[in-house]
Amino acid sequence: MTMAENKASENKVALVTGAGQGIGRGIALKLASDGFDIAVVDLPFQEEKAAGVVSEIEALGRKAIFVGADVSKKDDIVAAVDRAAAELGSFDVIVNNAGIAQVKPFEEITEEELNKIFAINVNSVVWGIQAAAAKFTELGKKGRIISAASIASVKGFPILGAYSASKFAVRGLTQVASQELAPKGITVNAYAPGIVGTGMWDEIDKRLSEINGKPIGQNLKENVESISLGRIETPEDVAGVVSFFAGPNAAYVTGQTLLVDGGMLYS
Ligand SMILES: NC(=O)C1=CN([C@@H]2O[C@H](COP(=O)(O)OP(=O)(O)OC[C@H]3O[C@@H](n4cnc5c(N)ncnc54)[C@H](O)[C@@H]3O)[C@@H](O)[C@H]2O)C=CC1
Ligand SMILES: CC(=O)C(C)=O
Repeated sequence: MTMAENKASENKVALVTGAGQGIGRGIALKLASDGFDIAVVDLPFQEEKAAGVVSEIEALGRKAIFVGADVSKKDDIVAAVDRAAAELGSFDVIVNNAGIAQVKPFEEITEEELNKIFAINVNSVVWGIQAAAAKFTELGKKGRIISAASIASVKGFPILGAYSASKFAVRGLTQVASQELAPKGITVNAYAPGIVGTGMWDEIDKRLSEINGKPIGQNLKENVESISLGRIETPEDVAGVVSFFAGPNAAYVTGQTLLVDGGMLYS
């Protein structure tokens, strides 16, 4: 094979955390349709769902593997990045998507809850950025780092206090890491969805009902009514923005958190 043929046959690899369901699944499928081979990362108990996502990616003609990992643990993320690069043959993009919500009046937030949400939503982003930057440097790549923020990274939402704080942190980490990694040609950005119809909002709606007594579905309905474009957001709406950040048209974009919320907040 000539050097030109070898270069043309180089594959691109993206690792997506929390890709067993919801927004992460949507991102994994979109990046696969963009031509990436995908490491589908999720908690071990999600293996069956993740295997379904792996099959969907393979049906798009790309390679995929499932990697069981807890993103709050640095060693798990480093091992996941190593496996993705070793088994899929490259490493170009990390999407730090996995996250949890907590619905709790401010005065009732416990130390244990605060530590848990920061470990999963914030520490994971630090570990993901560090692990990806190290792998890009090892491979001589100008990679892309993309993380999940939220409308709650721009405006604090009542009853989502710890969650809002964790997402403000993701926006801050994105700004700092983008400046430190820019000399290596690595870009760091974040996406900020609004109200996306996933398991996370089913849980938020249920918990809000318990707190304010509204019927199941009512809190979700009222939030969706505040969206200018008049419909709930889908994982595919979010995936389009991630595809942009991962693709050639975003080569000169870094340090940004892009609202993709159908018109809820305005920067
Ligand atoms: N659903 C929404 O309305 C919005 C979601 N987001 C953010 O988007 C991201 C994805 O959210 P959804 O898909 O809606 O949530 P989801 O709850 O449907 O899916 C989250 C996925 O992350 C995985 N996960 C959770 N903890 C993990 C851990 N410690 N290690 C590895 N994987 C873990 C879960 O197993 C699950 O597959 C989250 O960061 C969330 O905060 C942001 C704005 C709005
Ligand atoms: C889940 C989430 O980020 C919001 C603000 O609903």
